[in-house]
Amino acid sequence: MDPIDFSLYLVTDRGLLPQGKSYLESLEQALLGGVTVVQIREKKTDTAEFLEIALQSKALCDRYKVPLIINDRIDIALAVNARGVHLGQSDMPIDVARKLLPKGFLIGISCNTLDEVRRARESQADYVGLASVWDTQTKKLTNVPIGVRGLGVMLEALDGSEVRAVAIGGIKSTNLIRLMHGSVSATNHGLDGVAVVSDIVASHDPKGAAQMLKSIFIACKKSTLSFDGEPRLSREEIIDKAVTIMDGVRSLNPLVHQMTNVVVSNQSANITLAVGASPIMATAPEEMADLAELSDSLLVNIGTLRADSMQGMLKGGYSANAGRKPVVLDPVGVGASEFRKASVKELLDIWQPTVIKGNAGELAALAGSIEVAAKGVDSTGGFKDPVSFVRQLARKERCIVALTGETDYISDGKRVLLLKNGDPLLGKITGSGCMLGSCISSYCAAANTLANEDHREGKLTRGGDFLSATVGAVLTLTIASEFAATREDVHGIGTFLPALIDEVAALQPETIVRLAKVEEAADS
Ligand SMILES: Cc1ncc(COP(=O)(O)OP(=O)(O)O)c(N)n1
Ligand SMILES: Cc1nc(C(=O)O)sc1CCOP(=O)(O)O
Repeated sequence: MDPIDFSLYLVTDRGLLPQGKSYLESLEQALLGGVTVVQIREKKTDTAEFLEIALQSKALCDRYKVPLIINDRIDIALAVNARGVHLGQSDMPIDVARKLLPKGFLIGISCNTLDEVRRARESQADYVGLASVWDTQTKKLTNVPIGVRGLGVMLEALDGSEVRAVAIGGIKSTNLIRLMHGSVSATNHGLDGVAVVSDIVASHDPKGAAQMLKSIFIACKKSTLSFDGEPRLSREEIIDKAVTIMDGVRSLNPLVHQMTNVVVSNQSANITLAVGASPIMATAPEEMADLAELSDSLLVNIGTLRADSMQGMLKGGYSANAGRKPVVLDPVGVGASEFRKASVKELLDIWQPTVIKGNAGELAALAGSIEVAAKGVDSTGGFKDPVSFVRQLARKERCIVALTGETDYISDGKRVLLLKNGDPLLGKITGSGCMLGSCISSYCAAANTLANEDHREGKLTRGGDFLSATVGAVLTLTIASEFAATREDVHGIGTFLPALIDEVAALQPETIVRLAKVEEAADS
């Protein structure tokens, strides 16, 4: 029997059909839109009616050569000669079902935890439905949503097995790119498919909805599973690219949406102006969708986080992802409280960052490492092996990671660059890290706008060179700090800050090329 293509797995729900659309009409349109598997899910229907619907669905799916799976009911699956059955954790155990079903009959099982995935693997399930990724209106959930980052761990548990995996729960065309990026395991294990109910069934245009989901899935499947897609630039080429992006910021004047903390708001807005971008500091959830359209990048800085800021941050990142704008996360003081830790976890379960920047204490807390302690927002030490740490974190979070300190380490998960510019005064003023977040967001905005869109339809952004953008932003702030610190009118931290802002604005690309202290760590 042919292997199943799980790419776009439709799970039906007649209760969600829009007024005036019949079940079979909706199903046929979804099939025309490219659905690759169909599961009939009837929770409140008696046996006779379920059988009738299953027979009609089977005839239609046969016409489109799409396999049919029946939810929960082995008897109905057998009666209509379906390709398989989908079982829940409290349905019939797989080994018992296997004995009742003919050879080659497919058995899928829902899994909400890592243990359930391991048991599904031991029981030789054919596939797992990893559920639920996000909250959903379609069904009352009895388990906590897994979140995008939780999926990677579950997928890793399937490494080396034949068990296929689809994700389900809250998946829509607007969050599918994020799902595909964020769910890939550290071992590069990605999803085989996505199972969707409402985004197709509740649509007036199920064909268009299915086409949209399928094209995103296929594009992402090609682009998310590799760290090797980009050409490898030399150290000199990265610096050249960084200054091209610096020029780009000045000529394009990108709009940089910033949700930052109350301590640094003013200096962050000013440093954004100094690099040549325009800041917009806005936090209300109500305006996030509009701002994602209008602005060229987003900075989320959790410095003075409040419960009521979270809604804006969740919606802001989600809207920026949907609009393919870069998102920079500055997890300020994340290790200081359980509230901050849980909030950053929640943000990263909803949206994909393009860059994460932080000091050693912040990045250790974000990665769940106890190697580096922190005092409030400051680190009280460093990593034994910062190069490996930053590379691993970038691989795990699938984004650029910038670890700041005396030496700044920047990685895309493959290579690690060490940047050694900067005056010690930079570490003495408050908010220099936050200002760097603004600079990185500005440079990423320009890099995204400058990027060639060819073959980029599966990317969360237009595919800009965010490694070079981050390098450029760090060099701009640190080299400017060296000029500011030696000025005659600078006598301490009070006079250093305005001088720094002036020096950033005055810095020339050729000065960066001349003074940049950039090295590359050996490949692991
Ligand atoms: C592909 C897929 N994954 C998970 C589920 C959920 O199944 P289950 O846990 O049996 O819950 P109900 O569907 O019965 O509510 C699914 N149906 N399909
Ligand atoms: C059928 C189902 N099972 C889930 C689980 O968590 O087990 S979530 C779900 C429905 C998913 O619907 P939508 O795509 O509309 O969010």
